[in-house]
Amino acid sequence: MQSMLYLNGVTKSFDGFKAINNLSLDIAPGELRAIIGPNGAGKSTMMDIITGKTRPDVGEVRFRDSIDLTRYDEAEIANLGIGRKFQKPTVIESLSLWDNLELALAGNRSVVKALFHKLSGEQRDRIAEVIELVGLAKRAQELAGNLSHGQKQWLEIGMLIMQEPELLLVDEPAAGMTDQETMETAALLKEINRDHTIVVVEHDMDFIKALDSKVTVLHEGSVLAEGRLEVVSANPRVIEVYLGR
Ligand SMILES: Nc1ncnc2c1ncn2[C@@H]1O[C@H](COP(=O)(O)OP(=O)(O)OP(=O)(O)O)[C@@H](O)[C@H]1O
Repeated sequence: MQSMLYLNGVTKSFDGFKAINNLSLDIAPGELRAIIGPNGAGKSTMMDIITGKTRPDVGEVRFRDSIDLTRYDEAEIANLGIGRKFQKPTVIESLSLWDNLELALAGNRSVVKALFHKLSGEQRDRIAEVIELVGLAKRAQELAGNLSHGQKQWLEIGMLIMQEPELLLVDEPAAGMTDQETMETAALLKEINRDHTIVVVEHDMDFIKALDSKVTVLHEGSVLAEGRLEVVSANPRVIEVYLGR
């Protein structure tokens, strides 16, 4: 496999306004890629196109080289192995952390059925492993409602990992987090990156720095610059877009 995710010449207009404008992007298998860009750069629209929520007007969107994502709907794309974490956590607060992960394992089965279904040893080990990974093992039996905002985000990332997606799309994970939580989230994503390709959109530059990965700067729906953060942040065009108006 050459590319985990490949976008080529993608354009999407809303009422004549090009939110995405001839966008090309190539994410290698195993990569951790950070996407930054000012408000309105097209980051959310790009994620929506990858996950099938929005259809591009033109352009190629490919997963694992050969899968044309524009032919599938949102649910099918999730089943193909692309998981998306939205900004707002959707954990069930009245259930324990463990039960939230158990539900995520069950996928679309009903809550009642899923929670009364007897887990295999393997499934139990998997939940234990994921809850450890997201740093919440000690709180497994507590209600998710007791978690801080940051901890809920980590649980949610864990719930996504339960589905074993090959490609993980993460939308502004550090929003609303404390500085400490932000750094821990960067460390968590780096850990998860050992087994998963990750594309993360974020505004927080301390977070991006901590990720220590290749950065793509979006502006007006296309790629303005790409490379190491030290390099793109010294690029005069990037500086102008962030500071020059
Ligand atoms: N459904 C829509 N209808 C009309 N315009 C839209 C729609 N979705 C996005 N846009 C416009 O497209 C542009 C790109 O928006 P998008 O939300 O993708 O940017 P963004 O980079 O995610 O911004 P932010 O950092 O503020 O989340 C914006 O000007 C936005 O107003």
